[in-house]
Parts: sequence; structure tokens; C-alpha cells
Amino acid sequence: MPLTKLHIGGLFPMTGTGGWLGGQGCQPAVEMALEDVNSRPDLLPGYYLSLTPNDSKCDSGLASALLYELVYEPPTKIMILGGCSIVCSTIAETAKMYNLVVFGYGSSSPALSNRSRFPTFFRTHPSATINNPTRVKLFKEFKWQRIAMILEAEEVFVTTAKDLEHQCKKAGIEVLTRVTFLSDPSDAVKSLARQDARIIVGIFYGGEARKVMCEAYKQNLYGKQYVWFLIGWYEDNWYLPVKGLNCTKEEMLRVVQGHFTTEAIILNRDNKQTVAGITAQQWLDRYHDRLNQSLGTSVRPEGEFPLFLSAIFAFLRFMSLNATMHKLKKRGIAIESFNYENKMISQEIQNSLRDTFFLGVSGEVKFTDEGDRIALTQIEQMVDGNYNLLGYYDTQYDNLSWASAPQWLETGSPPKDRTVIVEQL
Ligand SMILES: CC1(C)CO[C@@H](CC(=O)O)CN1
Repeated sequence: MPLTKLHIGGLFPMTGTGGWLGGQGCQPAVEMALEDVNSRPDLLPGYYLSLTPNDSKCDSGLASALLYELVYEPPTKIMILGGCSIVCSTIAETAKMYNLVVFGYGSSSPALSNRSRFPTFFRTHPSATINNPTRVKLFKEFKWQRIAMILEAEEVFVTTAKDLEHQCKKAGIEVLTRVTFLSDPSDAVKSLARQDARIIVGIFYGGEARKVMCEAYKQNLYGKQYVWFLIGWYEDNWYLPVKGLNCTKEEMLRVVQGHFTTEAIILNRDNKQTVAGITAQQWLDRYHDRLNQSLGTSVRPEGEFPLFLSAIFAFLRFMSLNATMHKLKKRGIAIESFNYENKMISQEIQNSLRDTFFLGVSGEVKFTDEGDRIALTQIEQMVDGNYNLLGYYDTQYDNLSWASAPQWLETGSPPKDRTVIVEQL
């Protein structure tokens, strides 16, 4: 009996200079997950899952064009996979008109939690706002009452910054300024310097982080009187100069010295069996071999690797669950009869996804009342080009646990959050 193919469209940020290029790590993982389901005759009997991957370059315009191609070119897709918030926000807003479920394997924008804007969007990755209570906790820890923000003009970062401003106000911490830039950060950095910002939170993609920190070097906004907070999921060696960056490696190493990062990590990943019948660690070993084969190097997609993995395991579990098939069969409907006008089948897929996330990976996934995922955040500090683990913060229980002490440049103690004027007696 020939198998019936179920087609999934994939948008993976593989190449390009801006954004997040985590597709290099995620596409092989998704391919492995589908192979695992297809290799088990007991999972989705009679069906075969087929992926149509595309390189989105983490570019919303290109992603829109690719989505229309996936929709208007046969065969019919039953789901779209997306990474990068700027891509997922664009495709999820459009996909709902085709009753297409979008599974976000790597997208952190707070805006994506808006169910009325994105009713068919699902993700396990927590919203980027998860970093904000950690940042505020550290401001309090080091008695910083006055902070500043610089951000890339993208919704994912603007919404995160707005939440940080709200958290700071609740904590009685002054937000001196929130400067935004589109592509060239020089004026924004100048504004920070002019306002004597000392404790600075930078919220942007890795490509822009290089530009901002190079500009901070040029304008002398670094060193023992400053502390920068950056995002913890940039690729390894993100700060090394690329073509067109007007800073040397030595200059970049000096300007990034001592900065803090925060990023969500999975609560824990016990070694329970995956639906592939192997443990998470065994799956990981297979995955690393696959990466070596496909990329020729051992690429670690990004810092909070386990989080993206829990997304893949959730996807794997969902795809191996034939709950949707059973429900539809009881109603005499075959899932392969899905088309973009068919709200009912889409609703069944969405109900199964909702059940899967809640039940399938509940050991790792907990949700806030707003439906956002709860996780720990990891705090690191860059010293001599390497990230040192400083500790973890559990927002739920307001528990900051230190693994090692921060290093303070030259002075041995945290800088002040403003110029201190010593009265001459
Ligand atoms: C897994 C994560 C943290 C998800 O957000 C990506 C950035 C984004 O939200 O576009 C980076 N990688």
C-alpha cells in the first residue's frame, strides 16, 4: 500500500549577514526528526512526512515571497516551520489566512504571544521578555539605579525594550534613555555618550551587535566605567570583524571585554526517551554527527542550544502523535484532504499541538498565565574573548544563584551608574 505524503514547508535562516542564522543547526535537526517518524511504521501508519526547505536568510521580505511559493506551488502543505522572529511575525500573520499552522522553532519576539494576531502560531521558545527580570535583578544586585538602552528597530527588540522599561519602572530604576537605530548605530551611540549612560542594555541581532560595539569603541563608550548587557544567543566569535566593519580584532576584544549576557535555558533536560526510542543524549550525539556531515564542522547552533532542541522534540512528538489523524478519522476525514480553505482540519492540528506542548514536553515546559513559556535564565560574562558562566536566575522564585563572581575591569568593584561629583572641601 503506497504511503500518503504529508508536506511541510520549512523556512530556515541559513545564510546572510544580518539576523540569526540558526537554520544551519535547525534544518538538520528537523530532517532527523522527520526521518525518525518516517522510520517507525507504528507512528503515523500509512503516511510519510516530506519537508520542502528554503533559506529565509532571516529576511522578512524574502520569507514572504517563499511563503507564497510554498502555498501557491503544489503540493499542499499542512504546516510551515519558521525561525527568526522577523520571519515568523511576517509569515504567521499571512499563514492564518490559509489556515496554515506555523511552528516557530527559534523565535523569541514577545509580539508572537499575541494570539489574536497569530492564531495559528506555536512555539516552545520563551518570549525574549524572560531576560528582563534577570537584568533588573542584576541592576539591583550592583546598585545601578540608572540604565540606558540601545536597540535595533525591529518589533522583536522594540517590544522587549518596552517590557524592560516597564520592569525598571516597577523596580524604581530610571531608564535614562532608549535609543533606536535602523542600520547605522553611530548617532544612537553618540546619544548614549552625550547623556552619560554607564549601564547600557543592547538589544539587537548579532550582526548589529558588531556594529554597535565597534561604534562604542570609536566613541570610547567602554572600559572600567561602563557595563554593557547583550543577548546570550549570538553565534560563537560573533564579535570578530567581518568585511566592512571598521574595527580590528584587538579593538573589538577590548570593547566587548567584561560585558554581561542573559539568555533563557531549559529548566532541565532529563534523559527520558524521545519518541525516536532513544535518550536525548543519544539523539544529540546523532545530531552532532549529522552536523559534522552536513557542515563539515561541529556547529553549535547557539548558546541556548537545549531550548531549540526542546522545540525540535516538541515538533517530533507532535509529528509522531497521530492524535489528529484519529480525531479526523472518527469524523470520516483524512488529513491529506487538508486544503487552505479547510478551517476544521487546521483546528484539529492546532488542538493536537496545544495538547502536545502541554503534555508531551511538560517536564521541560511550563507556561505563565499569558501562555508564555517559563524557563531559567543563564548569566555569562565575556573575559578575554570567552564567556564565563556567572550563574542562573529563576524568575518564578526570585532565586539568583552564582556559579562564579563577575570581574570588574581594573577597579575590582562595579562601576557607578553615573558620574560621581566629589565635593571639594
Ligand atoms: C533560539 C533563539 C533565541 C530564538 O530567537 C532567535 C532570535 C529571534 O527571535 O529572531 C535567536 N535564537
